Amino acid sequence: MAESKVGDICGSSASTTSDDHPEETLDLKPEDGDPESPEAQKDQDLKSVLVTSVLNLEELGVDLYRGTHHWVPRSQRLFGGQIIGQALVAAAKSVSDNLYAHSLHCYFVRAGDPKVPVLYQVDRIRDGRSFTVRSVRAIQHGQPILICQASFQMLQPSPLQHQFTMPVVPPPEDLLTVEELIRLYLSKPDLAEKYKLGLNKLLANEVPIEIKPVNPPVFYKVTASEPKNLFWVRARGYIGEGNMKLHCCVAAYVSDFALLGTALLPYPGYRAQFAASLDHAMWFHSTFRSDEWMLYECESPWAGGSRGLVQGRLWRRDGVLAASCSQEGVLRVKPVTRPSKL
Ligand SMILES: CC(=O)SCCNC(=O)CCNC(=O)[C@H](O)C(C)(C)COP(=O)(O)OP(=O)(O)OC[C@H]1O[C@@H](n2cnc3c(N)ncnc32)[C@H](O)[C@@H]1OP(=O)(O)O
Repeated sequence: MAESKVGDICGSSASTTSDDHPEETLDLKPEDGDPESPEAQKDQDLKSVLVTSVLNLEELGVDLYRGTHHWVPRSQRLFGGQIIGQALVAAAKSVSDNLYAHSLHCYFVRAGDPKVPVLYQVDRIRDGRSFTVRSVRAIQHGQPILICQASFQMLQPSPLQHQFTMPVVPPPEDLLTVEELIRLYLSKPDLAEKYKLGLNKLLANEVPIEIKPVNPPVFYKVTASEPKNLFWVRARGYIGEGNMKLHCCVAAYVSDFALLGTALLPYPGYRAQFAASLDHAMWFHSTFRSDEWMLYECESPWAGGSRGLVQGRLWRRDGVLAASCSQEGVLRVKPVTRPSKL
């Protein structure tokens, strides 16, 4: 879980263009043609940092890769979404082009250390007729920090097809990004210095995701709300058509952002003293573009025993359910002490 306050700001509250059979390459290099041409350079400049850096693993040997870090939460633990996204990239590298990621299940077993890279060791568990399964260990200091199983399937259409209905919310064009909301808050003439400091720290975050909360909170007015949360999300920069495995990796990165914080919404009288994702499961239902706005619907059906369960659904703008996820996290809280009025 990302512990940044962005989660608090978001807290309160496909592919429409990709065809149904995107070519299945995981080519993370610039498009073909002259890499020095102005178009290729422009494309490279626009390319999302998620593609050029975060999800661009270095191959060290057969089924062994190394990933670098981009954005690290204030907790100085590696962002879980980055480790999941990189693990899925590593798993996908040994899977043929006609197979699509349809699910992954992960445990976060140790905190990630932002001072050293992460190694990804892939185990080719099975290559079946329709399904292929990979197991990935993300390793630092010789110990696993994440264990992940991912499954890929060839396209197999079926007459059995249903989904929930996408929530009705304002379109992203009618909403403000987190950065715009922060600037709005900072423009308040009577804003206390301590809030200015925190908000400017947030603005300095180089989170490679754009977020538009559907129900942004009244600034620092902490009121209890249902453990439900809606926001529009998309990767910053351009990723382009096809590359469906890559879009799944970006969606895996996005899906862990501000998710666990949903479980804290009914308890404004408490703040997280220690919060971290324990596991993360994800299912991919349809093609989508992670560099286009998608609605992220989050809810927490249960919390207890210093843990919280949260679930998320990523919707394409045309109402198609693109992906679902579930996560349990540790939530150790302490009461929020407010200055006495006396
Ligand atoms: C930033 C993100 O995106 S989080 C996503 C990634 N997820 C993670 O990083 C979690 C990785 N997993 C882990 O770190 C481990 O498996 C844990 C922490 C979940 C469990 O490991 P355990 O050895 O059982 O830890 P334990 O529960 O005893 O204590 C762990 C932490 O909780 C803290 N803690 C323990 N009890 C309490 C308490 N009552 N109140 C507050 N903090 C507490 C400890 O100080 C310790 O913090 P530290 O690791 O920063 O020193």
